[in-house]
Amino acid sequence: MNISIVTIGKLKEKYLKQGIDEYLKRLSAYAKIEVIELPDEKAPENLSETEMEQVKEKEGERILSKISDDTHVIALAIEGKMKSSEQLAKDLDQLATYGKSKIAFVIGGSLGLSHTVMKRANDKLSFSKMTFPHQLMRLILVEQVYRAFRINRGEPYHK
Ligand SMILES: C[S@@+](CC[C@H](N)C(=O)[O-])C[C@H]1O[C@@H](n2cnc3c(N)ncnc32)[C@H](O)[C@@H]1O
Repeated sequence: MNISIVTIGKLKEKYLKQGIDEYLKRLSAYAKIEVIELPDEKAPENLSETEMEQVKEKEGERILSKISDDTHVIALAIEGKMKSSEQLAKDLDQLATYGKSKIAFVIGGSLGLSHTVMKRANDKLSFSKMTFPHQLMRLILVEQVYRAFRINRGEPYHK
């Protein structure tokens, strides 16, 4: 399985980078995984609704330019569907069974994901109703994807 994590905005915090690198290393035993980090648009506090949409659309174009037509896209969004770790594991297993070998998880920038990206997404995944910063979201995501592979292999994992 080829998994890409397409994100807007730089990973700056060293403590998060260390955690993410650790899970990416562990995950490499189960799948080919790459992180595509794309630049964010400047988004000052005083933007109008229209300007905020424009920022998201520009970032969205960058995201979609990195995703091929045959990729199954899972957009991370607060308003998406909440799942258990076991359900995510099952979903990834089923995608593999149905020959979907390319999966892209997409994490938005400070304003979230554009309508265009949300329309392209095959699934919308929520990790809770709370808002996480995109850098922390990346760490949580790689841990959950790692957990999913461990579950699917029947390998021991802390509950
Ligand atoms: C700082 S958040 C953006 C917040 C923005 N106001 C919104 O409503 O999307 C940055 C990105 O992290 C991801 N994210 C943050 N919290 C999330 C959650 N609870 N579930 C799923 N994704 C989340 C989303 O991809 C979001 O676009």
